[in-house]
Amino acid sequence: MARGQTHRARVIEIGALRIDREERVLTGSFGARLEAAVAARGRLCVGIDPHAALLTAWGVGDDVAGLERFSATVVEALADRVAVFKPQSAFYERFGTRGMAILESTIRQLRSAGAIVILDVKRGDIGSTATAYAQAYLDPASPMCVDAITASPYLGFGSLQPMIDIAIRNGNGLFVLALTSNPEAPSVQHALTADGRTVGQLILDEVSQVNTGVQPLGSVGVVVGATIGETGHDFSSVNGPILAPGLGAQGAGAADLVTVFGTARRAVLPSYSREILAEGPDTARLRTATERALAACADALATTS
Ligand SMILES: O=c1ccn([C@@H]2O[C@H](COP(=O)(O)O)[C@@H](O)[C@H]2O)c(=O)[nH]1
Repeated sequence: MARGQTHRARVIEIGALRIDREERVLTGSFGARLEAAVAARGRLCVGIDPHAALLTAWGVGDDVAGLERFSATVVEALADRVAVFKPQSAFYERFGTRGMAILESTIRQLRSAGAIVILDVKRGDIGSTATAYAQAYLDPASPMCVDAITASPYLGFGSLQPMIDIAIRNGNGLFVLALTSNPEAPSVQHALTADGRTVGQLILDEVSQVNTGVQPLGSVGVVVGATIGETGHDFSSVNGPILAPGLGAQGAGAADLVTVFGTARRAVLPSYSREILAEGPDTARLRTATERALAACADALATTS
């Protein structure tokens, strides 16, 4: 220790949570870390979707330099004040290895600023390949490690088991697509299974089983679009986070969170991408749009009816 430097513990433990002061990264289960992050910064996820049209509208250019400038601006404006970010991998993959290098660096900067990062990659495959995806995104040994990824259960919920195991072992999480926000989704997700449940309900129930009894919140979440309206699905036993995209650009508003999720809405993590990003590159406007979204969702989620 340098002369005059006061000693303080690098790692603080609060119940199940470990906070590394130097890395400014919370450790503990994903469910517990997510709860702590939204308690500290508010219940909001900002999606980072560098669409070609946004890069052009921001005046940074639809190229690698523009992608880098766009990502750096979002980090500068919001990384230390928003609880959760959801970079959309597709928009970085578009630029090949140079795009992926920017994604990797953006993830690192967001996490160093104390934010939780959910990478939207919608992975799913046979078990042995699912293991490799989990090693790529959910194992701290990987350069692309995030706090959670989105996953598709279309190869059968059981095919996700390696991802669930590796996520939980490393204090990370998984968001399983259940009832997505796109208009084409009901043809598959509302189809009935042999026991009369919809495919979407089956996924919700499988996730409930994984999270049974976990406190304060399970580490396996679901993705349910804020656009889906009142469908009669039962979200009450999920006991994990419910990621709700579809707000803003896709037409859903904060009030829809009440219609769609009913009394389960306290576990909902509202997610906006284009609605907020369209305010850039001005840092103050990005912050104002984020505060507006946060306040609208907080009001809706707090209603008692
Ligand atoms: O059901 C789903 C699942 C994922 N998404 C993703 O979220 C964002 C939404 O962006 P907006 O600009 O807020 O519409 C995008 O990355 C989607 O791929 C979703 O929309 N719906």
